[in-house]
Amino acid sequence: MMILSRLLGCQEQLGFLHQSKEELTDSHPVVCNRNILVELEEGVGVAVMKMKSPPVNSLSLDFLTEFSISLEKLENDRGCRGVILTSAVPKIFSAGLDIKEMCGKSAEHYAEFWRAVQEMWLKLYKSNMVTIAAINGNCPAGGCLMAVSCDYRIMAENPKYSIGLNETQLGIVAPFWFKDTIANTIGHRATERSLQLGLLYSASDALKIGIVDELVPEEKVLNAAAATMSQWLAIPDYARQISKSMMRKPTLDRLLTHRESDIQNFVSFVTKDSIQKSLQTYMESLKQRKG
Ligand SMILES: CCC/C=C/C(=O)SCCNC(=O)CCNC(=O)[C@H](O)C(C)(C)COP(=O)([O-])OP(=O)([O-])OC[C@H]1O[C@@H](n2cnc3c(N)ncnc32)[C@H](O)[C@@H]1OP(=O)([O-])[O-]
Repeated sequence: MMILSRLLGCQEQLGFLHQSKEELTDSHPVVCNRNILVELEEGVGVAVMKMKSPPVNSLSLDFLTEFSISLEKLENDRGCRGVILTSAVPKIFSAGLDIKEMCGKSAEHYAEFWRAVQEMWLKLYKSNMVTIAAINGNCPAGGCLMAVSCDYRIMAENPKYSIGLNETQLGIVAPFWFKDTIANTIGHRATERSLQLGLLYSASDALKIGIVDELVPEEKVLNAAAATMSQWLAIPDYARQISKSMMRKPTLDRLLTHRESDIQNFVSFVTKDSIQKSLQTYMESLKQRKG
């Protein structure tokens, strides 16, 4: 897995950089941005996107914007047919939406942030490329949304890692398109229970319920993702893409039709005093748990 060792090396060398830098080599163009490393293995047509925004890869406005731009670049690159999404931060895939973006800011900021969350999901869910999540750490809330928006999920077999849409535990509500995405993955009944209780599933329970498709030892997650990718890429692109679109278009169209009202809903919800209080209390509880 040359692609993986090169990414690790690139991360060590360039982790301190605060500005985008492109390193072009003969066969493996590497783009090391502020929050995401992207390496495209041209001969194979597969890119690895590694989230690298410590401490927890939370989805800030900055992160989401970079994510959408990076994915769009790959989408428009005829040499790229598949993307493996994973994390460069130990023990964390992504902690979900950055709660700081939802606390103490203006209504305009919330609207801009929510549009960026929508954009990330639209780009990932409708991607024509094969998308595989290599889940090598904790994966709550928005992190879980990213994973279930991919075509296939491989999770590290580590009892300490969990995945799920835990929004209600924060006193907030996952919007209809989060609900649709997970329901398309695990079915209506499991989603109903999962969302109401804000359940976070251990890796083994996640496999049982179908949030993830496969568990492998932690050190094998990326190799397993690469192996699965080659199976999916053996299918002719056109037939696979039309099949994917047939399954996902109604879900995508629902948000596209209601995009502005969904933003308004989010803004009026998140600006409520009671919701601001819940989010602040939750942030404090995270800090206390740490101490
Ligand atoms: C309606 C909208 C739908 C919402 C969708 C969402 O995604 S809502 C999101 C729902 N997401 C969740 O409920 C997940 C909440 N997070 C967790 O459960 C844990 O952080 C963990 C299990 C991901 C990692 O555990 P660990 O022991 O390895 O790490 P740690 O816990 O020590 O944290 C390190 C630092 O990161 C900070 N920070 C953490 N998360 C967030 C965040 N999302 N944002 C911002 N900051 C966050 C944390 O405060 C701490 O900061 P400090 O004190 O250094 O300044």
